[in-house]
Amino acid sequence: MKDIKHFIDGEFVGSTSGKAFDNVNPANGQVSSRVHEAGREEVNAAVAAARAAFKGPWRRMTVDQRTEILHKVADGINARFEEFLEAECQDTGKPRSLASHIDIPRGAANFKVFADLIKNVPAESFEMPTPDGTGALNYGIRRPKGVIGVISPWNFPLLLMTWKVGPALACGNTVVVKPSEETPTTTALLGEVMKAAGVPDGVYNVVHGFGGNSAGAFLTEHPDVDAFTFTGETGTGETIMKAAAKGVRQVSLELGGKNAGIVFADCDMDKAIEGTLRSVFANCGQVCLGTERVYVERSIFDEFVSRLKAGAESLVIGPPDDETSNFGPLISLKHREKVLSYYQKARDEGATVVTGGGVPDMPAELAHGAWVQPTIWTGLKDDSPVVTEEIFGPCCHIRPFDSEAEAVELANSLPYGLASAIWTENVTRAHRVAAQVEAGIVWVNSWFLRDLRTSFGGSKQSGIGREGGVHSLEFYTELKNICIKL
Ligand SMILES: NC(=O)c1ccc[n+]([C@@H]2O[C@H](COP(=O)([O-])OP(=O)(O)OC[C@H]3O[C@@H](n4cnc5c(N)ncnc54)[C@H](O)[C@@H]3O)[C@@H](O)[C@H]2O)c1
Ligand SMILES: O=C/C=C/C=C(\O)C(=O)O
Repeated sequence: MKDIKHFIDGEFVGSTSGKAFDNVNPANGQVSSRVHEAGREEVNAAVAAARAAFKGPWRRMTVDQRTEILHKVADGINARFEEFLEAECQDTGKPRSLASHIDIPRGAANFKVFADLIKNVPAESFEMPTPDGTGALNYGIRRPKGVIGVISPWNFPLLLMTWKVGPALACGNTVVVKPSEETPTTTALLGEVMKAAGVPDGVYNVVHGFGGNSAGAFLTEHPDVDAFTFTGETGTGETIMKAAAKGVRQVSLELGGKNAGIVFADCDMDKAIEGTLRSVFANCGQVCLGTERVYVERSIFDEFVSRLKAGAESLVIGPPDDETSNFGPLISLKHREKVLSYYQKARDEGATVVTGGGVPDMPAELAHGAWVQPTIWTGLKDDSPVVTEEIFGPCCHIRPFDSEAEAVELANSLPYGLASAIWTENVTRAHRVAAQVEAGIVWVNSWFLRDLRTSFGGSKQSGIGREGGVHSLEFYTELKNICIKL
């Protein structure tokens, strides 16, 4: 069986403790590899390698030299596209059609975009008068922050990890990555690509393991990491923020959500149905930007519910190698327990189960997979946990509204604020509502349409800070002002 090791200082190394855990394919429940679990020893070695590499040639390269290497990393991912695709599908069970359109291409794009961006960032400068009349000139320069701890989740493993590693390296930092224990493989594969592309040893390091009392905690507790960038649950974000407080290290947190879709009667119904179907069910609902609350103007409520039900029931449930499948399993049986507990809660609270609500019948070879039915409810109260808590599964609750003000109030009623999708053909309304919705990202008549130059992140308990475009470059650099008296 394949062994997945840490990648430290340019070499794949095992854990000295001999501790390892199973990597399970959630489509069929089979163990696909054994993953070494890092102890403090491996985390210390990875941070030391990253620190040494930070003092080495990487940050002193010209921007052209560094970005040329990052382009080679992107090309290296594309050259081994099929291997990355296979690994991502095996770790997550997601359909190949999804991973080949989103996960792997974005893994490569995250290096190209930030390599190009770094070449075009202007510096600020201010001239100022002085009492003696000679004046002074202020100008800003940016320097890499140092060793960045990158902690990433399992839902888009390569995409979300490179979304941080790409800009961090473009800015001249070095990184220690702790990928999710559920999805270690593409992070490890990337080590091979980095090496082949000429990234100096120690610039990109990977330690595998769990969160609490394991590699994740050891990394965030390590005093020689300068900043942390994290994507994952809000509760984990709080824990990481506490660890980062020791030594006053900066954090960028991309956290959970309970995103609202708002569908007005003046929408293009075909577009609203197609977009909402994707936003609820893509990646088996395991998308931080996904919609779990849908608010629909009352006059079109019944039509919308019946069309979304028809769409959900037409999804093709199946494993990655089934080319017709567009709906895979959840990440694990443990996560399925959580999702099914909300399915039960919805029934207990008297929801109308429009469709789904359970586990689909699967053929014997997939019976141990983490399959769950696409599910739609109506009729729950606004304060039901099913409506207020992030489930992170393929499900939504649909509720009617009577006025624009009511829709905005409902959308803003929770402590989360990541993303929202608004469906209307009235351009004035679109601007008005988009400006009022409390979320870091608002889509109008679309969903998950991404321009990587734009800001990305959540408000309220959905995160701290923004990444994307120059915002990533701001996080991964220190801005220094130099004042020269003339
Ligand atoms: N806002 C965004 O951009 C965004 C994007 C994707 C996913 N998410 C969120 O991520 C969650 C799903 O991902 P998940 O279940 O992997 O999240 P998670 O918080 O359970 O785990 C994320 C990572 O943190 C690590 N971790 C866990 N406990 C830790 C600790 N105490 N110290 C250090 N590291 C620790 C995990 O091992 C994993 O690598 C959802 O809440 C989703 O909304 C947010
Ligand atoms: O599940 C969350 C998906 C996040 C997507 C991004 O971070 C991105 O597109 O850059």
